[in-house]
Amino acid sequence: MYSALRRGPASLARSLSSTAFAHRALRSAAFPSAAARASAPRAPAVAVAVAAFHHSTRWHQVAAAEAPVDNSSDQGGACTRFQDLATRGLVHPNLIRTVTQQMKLSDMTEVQTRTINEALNGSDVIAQAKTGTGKTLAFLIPVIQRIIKDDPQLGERTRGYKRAKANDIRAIIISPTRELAEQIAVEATKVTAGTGVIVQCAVGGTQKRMMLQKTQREGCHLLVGTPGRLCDILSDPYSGVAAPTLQALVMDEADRLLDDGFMKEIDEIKKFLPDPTDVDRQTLMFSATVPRSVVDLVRQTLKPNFHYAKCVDENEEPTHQRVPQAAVHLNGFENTMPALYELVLREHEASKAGHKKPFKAIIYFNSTSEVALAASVFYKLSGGFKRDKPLHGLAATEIHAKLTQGARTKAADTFRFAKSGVLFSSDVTARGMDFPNVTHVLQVGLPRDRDTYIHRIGRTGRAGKEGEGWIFVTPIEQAEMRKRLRSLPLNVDNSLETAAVDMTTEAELPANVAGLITEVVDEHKKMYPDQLENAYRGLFGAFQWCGDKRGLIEAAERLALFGWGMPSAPRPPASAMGGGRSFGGRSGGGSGYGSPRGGEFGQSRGGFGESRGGGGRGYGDRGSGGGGGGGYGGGDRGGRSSYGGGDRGASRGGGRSGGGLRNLY
Ligand SMILES: Nc1ncnc2c1ncn2[C@@H]1O[C@H](COP(=O)(O)OP(=O)(O)OP(=O)(O)O)[C@@H](O)[C@H]1O
Repeated sequence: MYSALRRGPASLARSLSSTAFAHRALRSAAFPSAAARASAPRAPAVAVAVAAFHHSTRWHQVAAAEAPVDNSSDQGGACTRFQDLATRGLVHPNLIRTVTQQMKLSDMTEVQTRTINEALNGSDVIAQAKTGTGKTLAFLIPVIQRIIKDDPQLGERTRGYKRAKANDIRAIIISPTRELAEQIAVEATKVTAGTGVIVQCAVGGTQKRMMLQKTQREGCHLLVGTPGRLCDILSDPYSGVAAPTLQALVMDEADRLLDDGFMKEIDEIKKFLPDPTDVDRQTLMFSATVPRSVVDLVRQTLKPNFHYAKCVDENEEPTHQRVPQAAVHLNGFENTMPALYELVLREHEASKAGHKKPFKAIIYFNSTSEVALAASVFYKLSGGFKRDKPLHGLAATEIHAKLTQGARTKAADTFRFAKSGVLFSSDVTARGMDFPNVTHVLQVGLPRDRDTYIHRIGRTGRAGKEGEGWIFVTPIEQAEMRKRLRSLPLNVDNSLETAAVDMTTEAELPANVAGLITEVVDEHKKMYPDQLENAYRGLFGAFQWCGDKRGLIEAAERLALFGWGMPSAPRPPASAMGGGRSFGGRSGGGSGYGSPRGGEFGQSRGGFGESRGGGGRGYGDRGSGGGGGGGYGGGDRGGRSSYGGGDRGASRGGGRSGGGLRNLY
């Protein structure tokens, strides 16, 4: 009969090999190549006797008072292949059969080796390992095994043997985002397919009633969810969902769950769980980024001998070496979309020509409204339903918190299953999402912190694959970038010609560069004014850190005028102006544009400048320039090889006059 913890002499004999080999194996790449796997000696390569292993790697309370120690390198006796877990009777064979035969995984990654063995022994675990190294399976296997160990009949897929109950949940996995919770629930359902363990998912934005009905009907052993919805369900006395004998609690992206945003909800959830002194509970915490402060925080709540598996060396880069990272210095915000377009076109063409893998990119912005605007513009740039643009066939999808949950899930699934495409995203997908074969991660503007950068980049180069990271920053962000992203392996890239163009002045440009810029600006002109205004405000929201408010407003105005072709820049939010009066006397005329370079702009652009009415006025004098702001697109702007000089106005008709922004679009 199957016995969860039996370790026969055979397994012990297998475990008596050289420690040195085990260490080498674990230090090698997280995902060994197929060739390396084939040629490597087999996993018996584990050292020290099993009993010694479990004692040697503990982080005792005494040590906990000191600096965190990477105590997990001693892997004597640890299994390094999934099959060994079943062979040694540590994990139910049905679980392992799914992993090895359905999911086709054989060797464990470093973080899996360094956590599964410990967690199966009942220890609390906190683990840090780079993105895309298989942390999900590292907590799913021990948690599911713990459920099965408690009720061995759940190891068999005998439906109806014992209906799971909604009010006796055995394990809970908490994730900071809905998409990640859904993804974990899908993975858990896949892994438990050969067993009787029932998985349910509880995320906000979906119908609570339907979820509860399903849970009542099918029961639940393992509940995956987001903090808010879990809190809601567990605190609701009428939900019928409870976990009085909870045995395991997992926090994926633990550092995020323990920051201010979620802390209250997590504490609230714990109130509805049994006291760990009454019911023995295992806690597992995983993330690619685990700051020291988090370890300090959780050591109070974890069992004293918790196991800390730090799979990222202090001196090592936190991102994968196989993911080169480029920084593009933009001339201004207005260069962002042309540069993105140029890069996407270049990479898409290269993959169409067979020089590169199918282009599949995520583009991160710092506000939802910027995501929405960029996605709409790209949709137009790819020709929409027409088939006449070079980007045709490259699906553009958007995902952010302002969409309904149904739309978010659909977007995530569309992108997941797409061979190529672009996902315009806010940080809802930055952590944990496992979209296969993402070749590029592009970040527009500085992420809010270094960890966010690391998690975003981690959407590519997963499971041993190659990828590329790009970040696009304007001059106003460069000093901050050096601080915020210090010591990350970023290399300046000057290959994008549209990035460096001064779009505020007339210039002779190569035809292709002028063409790209013109196309992008023209597509922005077709956007609804609300969309542009929202994106404009969103931009300021992401720059709370910026001390140079005047510089920021000037840069944003250039974006509105020269990047989006607006006749006048929208009003910045009050917060951007230090909460005070409008900056530069905007109140007077409403929509006169009053660019910081107004005079120059008005004269050099001829009809375009004149038609905007406000031209000719310097910065800070916008109020009086308002009345004439009506001639959007009216001018004849010259040939295509000179940006801003072509016949770009023609499509919009000549110079609608008078009135403010809303009248113009
Ligand atoms: N042992 C393994 N060998 C090969 N591939 C694996 C292995 N374990 C997991 N994977 C695959 O690696 C990919 C990344 O796994 P997972 O999403 O768990 O990474 P992660 O470490 O949680 O990443 P993140 O830090 O972004 O959350 C998945 O597609 C998964 O199927």
